[in-house]
Amino acid sequence: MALPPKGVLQSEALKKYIYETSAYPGEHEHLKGLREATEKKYGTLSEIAIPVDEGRFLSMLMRIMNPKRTLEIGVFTGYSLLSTALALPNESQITAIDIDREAFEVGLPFIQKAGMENKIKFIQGDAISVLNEMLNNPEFDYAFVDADKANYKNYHEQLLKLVKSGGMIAYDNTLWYGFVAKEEDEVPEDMRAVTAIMEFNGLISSGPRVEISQVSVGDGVTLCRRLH
Ligand SMILES: C[S@@+](CC[C@H](N)C(=O)[O-])C[C@H]1O[C@@H](n2cnc3c(N)ncnc32)[C@H](O)[C@@H]1O
Repeated sequence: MALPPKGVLQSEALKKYIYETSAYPGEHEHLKGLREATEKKYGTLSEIAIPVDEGRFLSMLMRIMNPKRTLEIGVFTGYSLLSTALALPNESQITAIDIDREAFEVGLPFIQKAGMENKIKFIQGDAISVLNEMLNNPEFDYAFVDADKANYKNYHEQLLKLVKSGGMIAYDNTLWYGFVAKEEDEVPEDMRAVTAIMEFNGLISSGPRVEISQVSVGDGVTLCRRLH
């Protein structure tokens, strides 16, 4: 599938400027290695990984929050996972779930070289089923969701039971290549997940359970803080 240019920034020149001035410089050597190995193996499909500027944002968020137990749903080769792991203290644990282990294996050597393997528990499986089995252990401080968009509303219900009150859930791709602001007939067939994303954005935009902030980084990240 040929993906359209990803991200909120519709100007390639501005994206290049941001990457070159504040995202690539200082990128951890093993994140860079993981990113390049992903591009080599997956070509343009590698763009499903979070972009470097978003990696820097998630890393900063982790440094501020300092969470002890975190969840990641949708790992692919692990760019977001390694960005998170590198920013967490040694005693922190990330439970990372993906239905596919093959892509994770591509990134694993870089996670190992970075000395982050001990912080990560990878679970291969369908995230809805895996989370269902965890519901009796609701002690996560933070969750990052970057898997099948049609299930975001279902993940939200599960995560409100798994993430502590005051904890944070971050949802990726909530501006879906900018298609959320396009007319229906401008959305290509393979980008129709926009409908699920728009429904989800509407669902979380009000109500007593979460406080949100739509962050215009990468392809759009919505931060949801659990209130009760
Ligand atoms: C956009 S990619 C994740 C990118 C990743 N966060 C990164 O930075 O490289 C989405 C991932 O979600 C996984 N996925 C899709 N549906 C899933 C499901 N129902 N349960 C678990 N993982 C799923 C896919 O296998 C894929 O690796």
